[in-house]
Amino acid sequence: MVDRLLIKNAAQIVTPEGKSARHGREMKQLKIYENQSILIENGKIRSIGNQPDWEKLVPADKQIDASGKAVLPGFVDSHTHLVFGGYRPDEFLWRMGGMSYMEIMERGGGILNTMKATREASREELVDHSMDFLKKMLAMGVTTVEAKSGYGQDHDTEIKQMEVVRDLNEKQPIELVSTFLGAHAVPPEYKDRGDDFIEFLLKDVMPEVAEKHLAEFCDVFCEKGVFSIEQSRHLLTEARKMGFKLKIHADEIVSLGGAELAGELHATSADHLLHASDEGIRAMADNGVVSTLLPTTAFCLKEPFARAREMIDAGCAVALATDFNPGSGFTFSVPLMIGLAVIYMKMTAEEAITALTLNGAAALDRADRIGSLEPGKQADLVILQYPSYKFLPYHTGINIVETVIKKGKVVVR
Ligand SMILES: N=CN[C@@H](CCC(=O)O)C(=O)O
Ligand SMILES: [Zn+2]
Repeated sequence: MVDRLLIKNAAQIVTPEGKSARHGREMKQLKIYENQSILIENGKIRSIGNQPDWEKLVPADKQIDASGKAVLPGFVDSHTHLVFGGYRPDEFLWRMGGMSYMEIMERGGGILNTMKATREASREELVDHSMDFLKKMLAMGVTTVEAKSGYGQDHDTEIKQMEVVRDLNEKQPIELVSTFLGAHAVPPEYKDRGDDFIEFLLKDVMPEVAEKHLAEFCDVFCEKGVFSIEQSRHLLTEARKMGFKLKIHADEIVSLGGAELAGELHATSADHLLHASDEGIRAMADNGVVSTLLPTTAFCLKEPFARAREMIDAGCAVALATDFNPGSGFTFSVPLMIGLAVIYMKMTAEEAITALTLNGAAALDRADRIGSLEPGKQADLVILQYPSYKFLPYHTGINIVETVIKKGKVVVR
């Protein structure tokens, strides 16, 4: 039997178009339909338009009147550290008092603090903890979320984190995409032996992750004092041979050359990029690397924002994501992120929407399936309380998503 849903009379249906990332000036090109409807069949978009017989085809209780409202693709949060134990409120306040993120990390706080709490947490605790965040993300229109490991730094805890992601995928509507980030910090067991730690990950953890399909991507915190360019290149090169797609935490604190490395390796995405060099920007644009910008992290760290305008003008495909994590930015607020991108990063409203939908999907290698409203794509979409997408950046920090549909099912109303 065909399962149908009709979203009718939408004031606006707004979407980027295509099955791959939008680069440079293409980012601001949105297709806008006015006063039209979307017919959904078996979880996929069948058609967009106005056909008189659609209302007869779809039972009344499966019709949503969207008059006076705008419809957009579901948002894709392509960079989060969703699964972790414990909290770090003291460190937040130390930072506000002037201590830097790296100083806290060098004193054994930061990622290693969360590592201890994550090692101690039970699977059930991690599931409950993350489930609460996911419900709130869904209410803001997020229908796909990437989730990184990286708070275990030992075999069992890394596997536990990724198994939690797998379990969460079964328990709630948001699709989770798993990334292995074992190389997030050097754990105390390998103090001053970063190379040995990478060999441990390559030999004792990653083959099992690959074999059990626990993660689709491999990521690394490529940063001064964490993992060098050479270590990151080695890890990612070997990861690719095992079948992982590649991501990299690049040029977050200093300009180390992470964006250039992402270009060299044709990584799917390079993320953060607060200090990406001009050469790094060019390397990403030339090699089809999605430049994933995380404005709420820059905001929480009180660092200058990434150079979104220059990146887009240089032809990069920019995505926006929250980087939700317990340290550098405890927020998964999509409204705040859009506000920061448009107010401070010189992105237009249209570019911000593409960055959060189709380009977010491309950062997860899913642009052929999600990220836009087009026939054949999965029916992941949001209905706003207002008639235009322009209300998104205009409402600073306020959630204006009213209805969320995932795979053709209403999951928030
Ligand atoms: N920079 C590295 N990793 C995270 C922060 C992790 C943490 O502080 O717990 C990030 O992307 O910002
Ligand atoms: Zn991150």
